[in-house]
Amino acid sequence: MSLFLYDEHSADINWLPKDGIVNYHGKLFLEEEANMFFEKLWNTIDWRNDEAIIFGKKIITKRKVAWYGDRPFRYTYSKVTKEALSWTPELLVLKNRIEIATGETFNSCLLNLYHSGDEGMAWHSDDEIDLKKNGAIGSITFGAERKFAFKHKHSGEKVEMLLEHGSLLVMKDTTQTFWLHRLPPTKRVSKPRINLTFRTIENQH
Ligand SMILES: O=C(O)CCC(=O)C(=O)O
Ligand SMILES: [Fe+2]
Repeated sequence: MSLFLYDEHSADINWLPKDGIVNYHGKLFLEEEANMFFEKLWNTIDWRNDEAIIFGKKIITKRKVAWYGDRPFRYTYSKVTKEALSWTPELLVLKNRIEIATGETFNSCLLNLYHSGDEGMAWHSDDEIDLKKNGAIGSITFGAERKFAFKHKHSGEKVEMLLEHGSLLVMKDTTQTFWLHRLPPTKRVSKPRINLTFRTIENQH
């Protein structure tokens, strides 16, 4: 009799046809555990309205954000600079879990709270100057399952996938150099979703 450990192998599949690596580990957390994390993060994270400067005008998005890390790293996001708060116990547990699952290390985390499918995130790359070049980004989803998409910057090739409750997605290698990604808004989802992207900031004290 052969024993198939399908999940372990599926994490090795590269979802991009070229110029980067995206691995989907599927559900890393059991349903109950994922529900607990959603609840805890909803209640304990210092959620703030995201301020962005778009066409020179300051706007406030409905989506909420938070920024945590090993040190008060500054992070410029949509032209607004924030200082990282220190880890909460749950964030440290999550960081540890994905460091084991990926073999990578992370020193910071950007969190996004989408109240419903009305809220999403437009095409972008996570290629800010202070992020480690070609470093891995570990993305955990809790709550509503949403579609996630990649688009190649030159060829326009597209890749779409579903991010499940309690799942882990890893973007690494040259993904941010050659690909954009987005969380499309959708009328089909009314439930909230929390996303955590664990990152590595370099060259800051
Ligand atoms: O919510 C997501 O799945 C993606 C968030 C994202 O791309 C980001 O925070 O840079
Ligand atoms: Fe991103």
